[in-house]
Amino acid sequence: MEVVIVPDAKAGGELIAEGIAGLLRRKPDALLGVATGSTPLPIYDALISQVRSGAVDASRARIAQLDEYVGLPAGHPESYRSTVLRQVVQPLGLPESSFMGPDGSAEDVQAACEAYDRQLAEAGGVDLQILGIGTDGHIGFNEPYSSLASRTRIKTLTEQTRIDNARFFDNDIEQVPHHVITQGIGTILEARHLVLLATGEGKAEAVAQTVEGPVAAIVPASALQLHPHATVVVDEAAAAKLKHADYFRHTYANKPAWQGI
Ligand SMILES: O=P(O)(O)OC[C@H]1O[C@](O)(CO)[C@@H](O)[C@@H]1O
Repeated sequence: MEVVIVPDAKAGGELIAEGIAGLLRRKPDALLGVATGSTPLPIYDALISQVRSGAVDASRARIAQLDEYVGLPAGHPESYRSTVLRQVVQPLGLPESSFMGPDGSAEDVQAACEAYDRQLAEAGGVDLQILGIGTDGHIGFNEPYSSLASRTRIKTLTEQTRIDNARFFDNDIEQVPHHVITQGIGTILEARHLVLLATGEGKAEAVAQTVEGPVAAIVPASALQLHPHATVVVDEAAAAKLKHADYFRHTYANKPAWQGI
C-alpha cells in the first residue's frame, strides 16, 4: 500500500486525476469505478478540467458505480445513479450506455446484486476504483464487520452513516434509506488499482486504522492492505493520526518520477 500525503483536497484530486489520465492514455476504454459522497468531487473536477482542456481523451472511458441506495424512486436526485450521471458521466460528455451500476429499485435485490457482479466481470473488471472512506472505516457501503470476502449484496446502514449522509437529504435522517446495495469488499479487491482519497480531520482515525492497524472486518477499509496495488491519498488533516507519516512522506518524495500513483 502506498500512502501519499498531500497539502489539501484539491491537490489530492489533481494527483488522482493525473493517475486516471495516465490510465486513459494507456487504455482509452478503461473501466473507472467511481465513488460518491463529498470526498471524490475534487478528483472529478480535476479530471473534467483535463478533458475539457484537451489534455486527455476520456471519450471511450467506461464508468462503474460502487454502491446505491435501495428503494429511492427512479431518477431521485440523491440516488447514486443520478449523482454519478450528474457529477461524472455527463460532465465528461459520456453516453449513458458507458455507465453501469446496480439496480436499487429491483424487485429481486439479491438477483440484481449478482447480476451486477457478473456485469463487472464481463466488462473485463474495474481498472481503477476510486474510494472514499466513512468515519467508521467503511468503503462503498460495507459497514464495520462486513465480510472481507463479500460480494455485491444488500446491506443495512449504521445510524452513524445515515446521520453522515442526512446532509444530502435536507438534513432529515428520516429520508435517508436504511438499505443499500454495495459492491462487496471481495468485489472491490478485484479492481486492478484501488485509490482511496480521505480528507479532513473527521477521517483521521479511520485512516490511521486502515493504514497502520490490523486487517480487520471492524475497519472494512483495512482490506486495502491485502491488495497488490492500493494507493491511499490523504490531506494533512486526515493524516494527523498516522504514526508513520514521516516514513510515508520520505518514501513518496523519493519515488522514481516515472512511477505515477
Ligand atoms: O466522502 P464522504 O461524503 O465523506 O463519504 C464517505 C463515504 O461514504 C459513502 O458516501 C457512503 O456513505 C461512500 O460512498 C463514501 O466513500
